[in-house]
Amino acid sequence: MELVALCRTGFEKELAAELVDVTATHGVHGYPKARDGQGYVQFVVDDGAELLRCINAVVFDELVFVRDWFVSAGAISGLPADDRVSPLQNQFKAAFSGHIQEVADLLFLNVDSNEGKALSKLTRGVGSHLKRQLPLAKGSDWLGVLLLLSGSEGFIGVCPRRQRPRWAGGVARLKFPREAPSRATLKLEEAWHHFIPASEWDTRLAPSMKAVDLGAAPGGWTWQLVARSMFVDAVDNGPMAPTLMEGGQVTHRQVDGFAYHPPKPVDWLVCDIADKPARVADMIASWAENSWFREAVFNLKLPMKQRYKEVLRCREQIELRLLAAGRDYRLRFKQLYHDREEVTGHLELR
Ligand SMILES: C[S@@+](CC[C@H](N)C(=O)[O-])C[C@H]1O[C@@H](n2cnc3c(N)ncnc32)[C@H](O)[C@@H]1O
Repeated sequence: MELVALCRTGFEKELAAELVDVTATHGVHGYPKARDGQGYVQFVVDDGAELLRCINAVVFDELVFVRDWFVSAGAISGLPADDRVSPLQNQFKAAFSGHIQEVADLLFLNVDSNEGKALSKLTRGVGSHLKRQLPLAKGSDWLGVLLLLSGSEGFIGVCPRRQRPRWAGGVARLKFPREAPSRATLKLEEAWHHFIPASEWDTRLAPSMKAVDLGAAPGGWTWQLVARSMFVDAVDNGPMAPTLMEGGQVTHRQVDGFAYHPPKPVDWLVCDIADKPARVADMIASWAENSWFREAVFNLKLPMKQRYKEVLRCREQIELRLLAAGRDYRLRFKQLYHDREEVTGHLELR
């Protein structure tokens, strides 16, 4: 059996390294099959039952490079154009009938590439036929998953229902707000969706909260904070969008973001400065040690090489400082759909 995981294309090595680490912490050992640019990684394991246990035990929200995932018996090739359904159905039965009696539904995924997207219509067509052949039961804890790689190759698999990303394939479907000064605005909105449960937005992203936005110009992230009726210190030497300044909720501070600290603690720190990840992590740790924020969202621009290791290094750098300071916290990282060569961190102090 294998764990099939999707990622941003170009991040297959990082995803493979993460899968090796995460499965090992759950006592599952295997080997990754990853090809640059294919947008997914297969992690092959001998013991299928162990893998099904593992995909249930890992905390999906803690994963950094995994956009979506499922367990499969391997890619099927040579699907005949006149009956793609039967081989998929047969593999499903052979692979899973001993472990999983029913699935609640069949999900359709595609790789996030032009070829992958071009297959979505075919996937829906094949999937709607296949669904009728699967043992469906609304109350099942499992979902079936169909992912086609071409007209003649694809995966059929299963995924626990509670181990899903918010959006299928991790593709965040957010509408760009026309009034926002930059497309970067979607990164902060997606980060909130990912890190903060919808039921907690009203208390954790509440009106009149105080926020600092480091590297704020032209104001896409500040716009999100203002849209939640917060008061924002926007720190950047560059110009802020004039429309954003008109409402009176934003104070523009033209100083170095690494030297700035707030006169009084704030509710939110957000930071989109593109600098060395270790430098940003160091600054976040200093703010946290001083309790200058309650929650922070920050971007780490990843280097060209050793990107997975860099995330681990930055995590450790922050954690060691917080442990030394005796702080209770939750720290997570995610490569969001709107992130490119970067990951987004979220630190909540308790
Ligand atoms: C990616 S842009 C931020 C985009 C912004 N988040 C938005 O949504 O519109 C990075 C910004 O960081 C600023 N910057 C770079 N180094 C900085 C520093 N040391 N202090 C403050 N701002 C800095 C740049 O001037 C630039 O405006």
